[in-house]
Amino acid sequence: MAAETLYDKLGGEKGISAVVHEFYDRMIADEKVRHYFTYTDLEKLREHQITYFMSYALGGPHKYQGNTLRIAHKGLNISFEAYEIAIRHMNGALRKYNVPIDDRVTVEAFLRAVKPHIINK
Ligand code: HEM
Repeated sequence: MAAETLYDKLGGEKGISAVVHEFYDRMIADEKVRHYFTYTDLEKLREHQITYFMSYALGGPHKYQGNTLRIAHKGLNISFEAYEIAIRHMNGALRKYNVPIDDRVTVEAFLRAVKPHIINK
């Protein structure tokens, strides 16, 4: 049997949508980072995030067609601190949906790997 991807483990499309929604709810509720999203169409962003995470980030079957991470975050000047807050909120969202620690570590490692594409652009 093929190894189960993280995509499957998180519950496929449905599970990942739930986590992404929870993640944005937490980001928007946080006064330290909500200003980054002032001019963003959140519905569109959620859609892109969901397909992004479901495609090459987590090994799912979807094809992501949005901007590259470097371009998507250009001009936002995301700080080191804001980045850490996002990691914390993603972890909280995963915990809410009972994702076990080793899978949360895998997601966090992925988020950290793309950090140079995201901060201070
Ligand atoms: C942790 C890793 C992160 C990943 C994987 C990620 C991923 C993405 C993706 C896939 C998009 C959509 C690109 C598109 O619409 O074509 C996006 C846009 C965006 N991200 Fe991130 N992001 C991350 C961290 C952050 C952080 C830390 C912030 C702010 C605190 C942030 C703020 C934004 C904003 C505001 C947009 C929308 C820009 C616009 O309206 O055009 N992101 N991100």
